[in-house]
Amino acid sequence: MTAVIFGSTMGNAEEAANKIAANLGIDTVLNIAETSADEINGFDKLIIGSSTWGSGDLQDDMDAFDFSELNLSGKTVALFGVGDSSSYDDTYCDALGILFDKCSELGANIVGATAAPSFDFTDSKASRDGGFVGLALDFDNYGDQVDEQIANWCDQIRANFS
Ligand SMILES: Cc1cc2nc3c(=O)[nH]c(=O)nc-3n(C[C@H](O)[C@H](O)[C@H](O)COP(=O)(O)O)c2cc1C
Repeated sequence: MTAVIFGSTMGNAEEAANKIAANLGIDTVLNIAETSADEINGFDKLIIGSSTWGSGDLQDDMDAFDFSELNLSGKTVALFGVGDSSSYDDTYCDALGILFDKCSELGANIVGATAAPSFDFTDSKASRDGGFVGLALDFDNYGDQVDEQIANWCDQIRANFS
């Protein structure tokens, strides 16, 4: 059983979560603000996403969640992030990198790495070894690319979540 879990303040990461779930045929989409660790631990595969707020921080609800209560050992996890590569070019989608570090520490098998987005940004915690640790979206400046990015990423990870 797979769930898509999101942290979202203005609705963009929530929209992405719903589109990813629809594309992959996943029935369960959970707002981290209303979800317990026990509930999440009932799923064996997870897709987790967060927007970035403050100066390179996790979205507030995702930030408040106690990841140490999650059992992610050996579980397949894919990650997505939402940010603004123009106004926050040196912390673009940092939340995606923070999620990666938290899930890695808990032993997750993280899939869904991507090439770095073509957006004009300076730095990101999600950037590793020339690529990105998951799907990075920018509704604010490149909203017209979101649907295609999601479709391509879902094609990439589909076999991991079937
Ligand atoms: C006060 C504020 C701080 C932000 N900080 C960052 C940031 O550090 N890095 C980034 O990529 N985006 C940043 N953003 C942009 C949001 O992540 C972006 O607007 C996103 O689409 C919001 O998604 P949500 O509606 O799911 O919360 C910030 C936006 C605001 C208003």
